[in-house]
Amino acid sequence: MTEALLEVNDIQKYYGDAHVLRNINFDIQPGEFVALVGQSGGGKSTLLRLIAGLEHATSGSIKQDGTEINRLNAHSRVMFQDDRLLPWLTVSENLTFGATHSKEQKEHVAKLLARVELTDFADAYPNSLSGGQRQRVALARALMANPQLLLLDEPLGALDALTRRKMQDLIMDLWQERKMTTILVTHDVNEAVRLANRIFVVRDHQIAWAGSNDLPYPRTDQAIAPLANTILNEIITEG
Ligand SMILES: Nc1ncnc2c1ncn2[C@@H]1O[C@H](COP(=O)(O)OP(=O)(O)OP(=O)(O)O)[C@@H](O)[C@H]1O
Repeated sequence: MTEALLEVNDIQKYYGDAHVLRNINFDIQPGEFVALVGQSGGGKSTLLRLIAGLEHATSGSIKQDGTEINRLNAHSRVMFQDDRLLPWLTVSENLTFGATHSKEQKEHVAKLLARVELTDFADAYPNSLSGGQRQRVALARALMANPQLLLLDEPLGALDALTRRKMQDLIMDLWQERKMTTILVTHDVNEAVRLANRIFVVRDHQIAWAGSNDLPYPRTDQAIAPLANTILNEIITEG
């Protein structure tokens, strides 16, 4: 049994009187791809923000590689639904937040942009790109530091169906190449089942259901349907 990369112990989170995360406990092993699904407002994004160190739990602990996360988690990167690119920087400058490039860094940027098929847009500004292209820049930026943990907060939510599908394939290919531990928050149960090897349903602010997903990759619509159906039923189950 390998050491867990992430250990989430007895997390409680309140906003004022609202108890938005209750008794959250789980471990994630290195290289896993975990998806969090559930109804809107259940607390999924809050949990991701706690893991990223962007907020603090009311009680409980989150450890990565044995170290408690009590400030911005430097070993993780987050990608959000909105790309959060800086409009005054070019695509390649966005990958380094405008910092001066060393030769190695320039090569690293070029390699990543090639990997997300944006070499021709390296010197373009974000406002000249499509939504899908912008999200590919955001993904490349998230991968720049080779994070141990990639946190994806509904990153494909604003994309059309075809672009979304292509992005899912890209994320899957990158995960298989790089083996970075990944946590995806998504409303799309099919997306969760297509990508993840473990799935948590967050309901009533708790993890109401957890299951592993050993379907072989790549996963067809037909192959994912039974598990997606089970999970959908878990999401809509009352209390
Ligand atoms: N900064 C905040 N201050 C107060 N309440 C908040 C804050 N952030 C989130 N909440 C509340 O906490 C609850 C959980 O929100 P969260 O965004 O984590 O849910 P979610 O499951 O990710 O929902 P969605 O799927 O719609 O993104 C919601 O009721 C939300 O209104």
